[in-house]
Amino acid sequence: MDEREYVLIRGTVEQIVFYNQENGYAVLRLASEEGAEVTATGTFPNIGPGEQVILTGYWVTHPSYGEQFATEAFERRLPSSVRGIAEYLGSGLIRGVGQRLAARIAERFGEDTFDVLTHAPDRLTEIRGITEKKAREIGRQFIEQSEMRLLMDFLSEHNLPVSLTPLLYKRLHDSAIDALCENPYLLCDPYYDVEFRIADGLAMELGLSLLSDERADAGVLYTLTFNLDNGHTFIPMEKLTHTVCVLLSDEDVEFDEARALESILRLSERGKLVREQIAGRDAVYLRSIHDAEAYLAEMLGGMAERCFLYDFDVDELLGALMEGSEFPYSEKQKQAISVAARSGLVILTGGPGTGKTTTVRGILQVFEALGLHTLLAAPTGRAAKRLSDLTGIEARTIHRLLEAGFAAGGRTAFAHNLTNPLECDAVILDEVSMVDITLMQALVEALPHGARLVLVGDADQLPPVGPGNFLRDMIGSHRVPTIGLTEIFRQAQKSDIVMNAHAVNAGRMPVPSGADGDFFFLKRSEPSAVIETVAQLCASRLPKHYGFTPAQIQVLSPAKRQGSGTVALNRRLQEALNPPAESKLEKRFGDWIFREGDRVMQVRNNYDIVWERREDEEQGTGIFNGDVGEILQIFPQQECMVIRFDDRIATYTYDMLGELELAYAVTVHKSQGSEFDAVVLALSDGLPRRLLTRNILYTAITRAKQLLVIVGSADTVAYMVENNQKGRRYSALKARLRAEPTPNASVLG
Ligand SMILES: Nc1ncnc2c1ncn2[C@@H]1O[C@H](COP(=O)(O)OP(=O)(O)OP(=O)(O)O)[C@@H](O)[C@H]1O
Repeated sequence: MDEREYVLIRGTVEQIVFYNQENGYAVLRLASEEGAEVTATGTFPNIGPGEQVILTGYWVTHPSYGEQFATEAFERRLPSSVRGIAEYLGSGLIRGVGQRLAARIAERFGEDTFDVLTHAPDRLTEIRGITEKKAREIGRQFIEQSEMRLLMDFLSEHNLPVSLTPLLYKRLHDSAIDALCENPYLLCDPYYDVEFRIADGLAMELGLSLLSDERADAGVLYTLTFNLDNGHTFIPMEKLTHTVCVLLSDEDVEFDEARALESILRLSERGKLVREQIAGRDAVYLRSIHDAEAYLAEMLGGMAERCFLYDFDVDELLGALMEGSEFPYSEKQKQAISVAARSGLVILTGGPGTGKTTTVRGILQVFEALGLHTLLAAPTGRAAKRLSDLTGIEARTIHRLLEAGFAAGGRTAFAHNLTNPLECDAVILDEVSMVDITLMQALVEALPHGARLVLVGDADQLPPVGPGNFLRDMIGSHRVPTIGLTEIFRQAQKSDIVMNAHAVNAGRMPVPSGADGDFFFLKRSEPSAVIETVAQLCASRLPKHYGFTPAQIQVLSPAKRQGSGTVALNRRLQEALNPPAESKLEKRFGDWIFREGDRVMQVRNNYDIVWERREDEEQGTGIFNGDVGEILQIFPQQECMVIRFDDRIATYTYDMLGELELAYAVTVHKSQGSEFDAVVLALSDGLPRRLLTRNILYTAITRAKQLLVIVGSADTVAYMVENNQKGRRYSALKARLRAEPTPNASVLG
């Protein structure tokens, strides 16, 4: 039985002691109407000093902080006294309005201040120093804040994460609340990254029917969208109807397969889904994914068949170039260069040390001799940097090459596309194993007619995080000229990292090096022992014995939360490598503390973040998923921090911190496409089995350039070597490429 005594407190917010940007949780100091000072805790989205509140809750005694008021619900009113208004406006709510200016505004307009800000911001020019432009900007920001407040109140009233506010507001502006009431399932759009049950909870609170068509349609779309992250481009019909029924049924509602089928047909009719018999399946696709897959099959099938003829002896040209190389190319390498010179599309694949990069250099030389303007690209910033370093030619990420940005409504748009193609004759794309079909579609769309494409990658690396199995499907189709490099060159054979990577890939246990080798294995099994050893390695042993700086070392783990996962590792590594210090400011955000000097990673694509390069004063936008940086400075007053990503400097306001994670340790998945001088791989007991696979181990090993240390249990390593499960992906690119002519060619036009 609940014995709490609920009471009501009226008062004015005096101070925000603590505020969590992510979920709106706050600790407030309040002056109650009775004149008492009260500490209140609870969820108070966007609360500011000076606001008048009515709290409903109960008293608790906190072991260290004493008596506090735990708030369960609250109402608020904007302050009405001049002092309250000044405090509220000057609390950092509006950029460019500090405490002094706020006080002058409040004195001038008194209790009409908010009315003036909303309806007649031009009147602010009556205050000396405020220009017309500034007045309008203050008014605009105030209205935006007020609308966001309403939206936050709505979200918290319905127990939805208040962190959705900026995303919803960006897309829907002041119509967000109406739109949510009409269709709560709009939250299932991947842009909001919200679980279905959260949208469902809102629908129930709003009293909408659980058997509505909107709910059924949202359930189908959600299931297909959710499965893109499992790599599936489609779901077979029988599987989809079953999954949707499980998602939409509970003890009160039985959702049957006939309804699911009805919804699928309805959505197909509306053009949101495509149902197609393909690869021996009754496949259901999201429209955009279907179109990406079909487009790639058609375009790349065509490019693979395109031959370039020359009115001179191309073999002579190749021969002359190859003779000039520092060592004789192998037969396979020569073949790759020759095919690249003659074909519209070629795939170059192979494990570490098999000479891919050397071959790319050869291809570049040939393209140059043929007068082709060639662009180099890779899926991640680090992979692009590595390609630039190895070829001496600037390589860009696919996003930068295509000039990615946000279109209206927060969707990704590329400045280079079908109507505005890239200016080039050829593109060489590295680390293709990481590229999903939607990004690949964007790249192929931006190729000018007749351009050649060279795809380079290692098909045994982890498949992309997004949908499809592009590289494997392309190779497996046998429709694209593919050169598989298998010979490990002598230079590379000296490395135990390279040799063990190949051993693991072939299903053999890796063999640790002798004293002066590059591949070590420290046996520990308990997560705590693994984490402790990793911390020692990073903080002292590797710097002392090998001269690595902590910045050259990257810790990897297959998992985030379990065993020696990245969450526990990051906590310990932060403590060891960047402990609290008086000289270092820090900012708590959710469960994390971000401190000056910390290594952090951006964990979603953000095309809006502005960065600048100090050396050439170039400015640009976009920090992308997987970019790693260092916190240079935290500015508590301005509520922001400055972060350096390689040579780019960006400012993050506190509300963007949800896009960052500590990156002393990252998952193997996130490390794809990056290489590090030294890698420490944590493999304790207790990691989830589905993450203990051969290609995760292989991918992790191949991230290391000079040194790899596995800290873990022999059993875990053996299990990973044995477990060659690749996790099946539903994808029909291979089937489409094999079929001749390409199905749906007419659909694509
Ligand atoms: N034909 C060749 N003869 C002798 N050595 C070669 C030849 N081709 C490449 N190498 C050498 O083999 C090593 C690996 O080559 P390269 O870096 O091109 O391979 P890679 O497949 O790109 O490897 P990784 O993916 O590990 O970078 C290099 O030291 C390179 O100089």
